[in-house]
Amino acid sequence: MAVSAVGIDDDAPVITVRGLKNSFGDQIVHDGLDLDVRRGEIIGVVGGSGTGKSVLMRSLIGLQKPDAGEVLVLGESTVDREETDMIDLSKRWGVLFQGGALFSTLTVAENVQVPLREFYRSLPRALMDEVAAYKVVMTGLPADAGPKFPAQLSGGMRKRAGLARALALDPELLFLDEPTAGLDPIGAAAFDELIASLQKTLGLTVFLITHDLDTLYAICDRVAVLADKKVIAVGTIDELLALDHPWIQEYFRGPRGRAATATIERNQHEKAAETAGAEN
Ligand SMILES: Nc1ncnc2c1ncn2[C@@H]1O[C@H](COP(=O)(O)OP(=O)(O)OP(=O)(O)O)[C@@H](O)[C@H]1O
Repeated sequence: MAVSAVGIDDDAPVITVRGLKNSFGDQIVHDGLDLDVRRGEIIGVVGGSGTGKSVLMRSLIGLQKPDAGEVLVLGESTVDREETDMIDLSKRWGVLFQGGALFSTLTVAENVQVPLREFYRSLPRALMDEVAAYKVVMTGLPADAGPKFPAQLSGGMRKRAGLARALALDPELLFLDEPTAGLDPIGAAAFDELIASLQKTLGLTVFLITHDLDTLYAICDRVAVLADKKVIAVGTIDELLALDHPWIQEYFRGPRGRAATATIERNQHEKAAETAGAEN
């Protein structure tokens, strides 16, 4: 077990879930769900529609009160906590909800400043503007996107603006719910690259819900599979492919899985050819 200079256990999972149970009336969504997320990884969360991926994310960040179970995020429980008691903890994560959910009456810069205004009300205006401008550029938006309204942006730019807002407080942990949904394949690949590069430069841990096989192959270190009200498997794609579960086999080896593998292999060949060309 590694202990850092400040006495924090570097190997301790950033997220630990044990025995999570969630239900809505008679519908049991999770029952005995366990999961560990490691520091610095991008973990992809997959599962059929309605298997409870978003409910899991909401449970982790304290927005969904579970019927039972333990959830530790960054070493602290997020179960049964009052919102006011979670302020310091929730500043340490950023969230991009499904659909992005920007405020349509606020400019991009004002949207990015929402968390700053919420948690650091007394911050001088000039500093807020500076932070927003920095986050806008950091997510690959043109500098002149700041004064624009969401309706004036493309879908891909709106996602980037949502990401800029999620990064406003320099979080350690990023929760992304289907970030590439609705983007064309080129826009989705560019967004994947952005997440991967931000993860590296900022040392983020990323919890990423997706249906996008290309995203899983391109940027996820491990994948957690939700089915039967639990995480039925977690591992690298190769490790998952070795399992005999019908949903996993169909998902990764079905037509879309094969197409994703073919795209990745094609990209790898193209990159290798480019590198060889540059060396000659
Ligand atoms: N607030 C709620 N009230 C009642 N039922 C809910 C609520 N939130 C989620 N559910 C139900 O819980 C189940 C899991 O929902 P969830 O949104 O987590 O699924 P998901 O795996 O993210 O699906 P998708 O891939 O389609 O986004 C669904 O059947 C959904 O209808």
